[in-house]
Amino acid sequence: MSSPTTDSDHEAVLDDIFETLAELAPEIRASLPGRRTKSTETNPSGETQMEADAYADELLEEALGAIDGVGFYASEEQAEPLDHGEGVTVALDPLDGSSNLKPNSPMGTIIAVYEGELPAGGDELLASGFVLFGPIMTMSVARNGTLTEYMVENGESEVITESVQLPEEPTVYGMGGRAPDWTPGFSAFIDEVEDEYKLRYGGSMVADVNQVLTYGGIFSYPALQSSPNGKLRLEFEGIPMAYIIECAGGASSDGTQSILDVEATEVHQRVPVHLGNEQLIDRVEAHLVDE
Ligand SMILES: O=P(O)(O)OC[C@H]1O[C@](O)(COP(=O)(O)O)[C@@H](O)[C@@H]1O
Ligand SMILES: [Mg+2]
Ligand SMILES: [Mg+2]
Repeated sequence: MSSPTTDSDHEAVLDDIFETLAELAPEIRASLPGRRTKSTETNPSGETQMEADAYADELLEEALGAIDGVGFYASEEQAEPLDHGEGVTVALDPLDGSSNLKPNSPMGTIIAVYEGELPAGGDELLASGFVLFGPIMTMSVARNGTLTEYMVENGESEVITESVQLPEEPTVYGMGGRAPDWTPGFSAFIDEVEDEYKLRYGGSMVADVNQVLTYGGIFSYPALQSSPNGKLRLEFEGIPMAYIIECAGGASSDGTQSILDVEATEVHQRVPVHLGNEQLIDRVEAHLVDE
């Protein structure tokens, strides 16, 4: 697992960042009911923004940008990182799974903290985490090789599980994209695993990956014939969630290598994503090797 060692200055600003995120989580969740409509804007990836995406982005930029030691605020909703002085770069998916707003299904917020400016690879990642707006509100934080899960119902962080580890035995699988658009290798992999595990796919990466963290298995948003780099964004979804899974004893892949080793060349670069138990990542890579 490649990521820089953090020093005491980094530890202090990381504490501030995750405390701020925990405090803000209830406000983000409370902002959802009145913002379930599509805005007239599209994000830098060309996707229609929900009102809630834009509002969560505003709240997060204001709160995180004000932290001493945060130099840039970047998000999937902002064309370019926004300058907030000197320090680390916070990179966010303010609302992940926003298409789940309408059907009132789980969604969340993803954060990555990079040492330097974007584009940044996994070797510059200091920490990452996500907030999950489910039946209860949780925040999972990956720092110094360890994943910790907190309850953040009242804006306080109360540890639920220290050193979260993927179960040895996989149970669930979930994958994005449409079957006719999958590559032959990925289709062959799905043909295999559908006989072995339970399908769990809910359309929000945060919620679907948390299923894998809880029950063991694999989450994929693969390379598609129509989109060879898949759908998910390297800086805001791929790298932070890959670090989280690898801290929990799992593995990540873009189809050939750990997502933490993918070269970052653009702020909004997309990446194929496979996350989960090591033996399943090995199997999906074996099916994709000739593609
Ligand atoms: O609707 P699809 O094609 O299954 O895509 C679902 C994927 O897209 C996403 O919703 C993209 O994230 P955003 O909602 O932040 O744009 C992921 O959370 C999820 O894994
Ligand atoms: Mg997302
Ligand atoms: Mg989003």
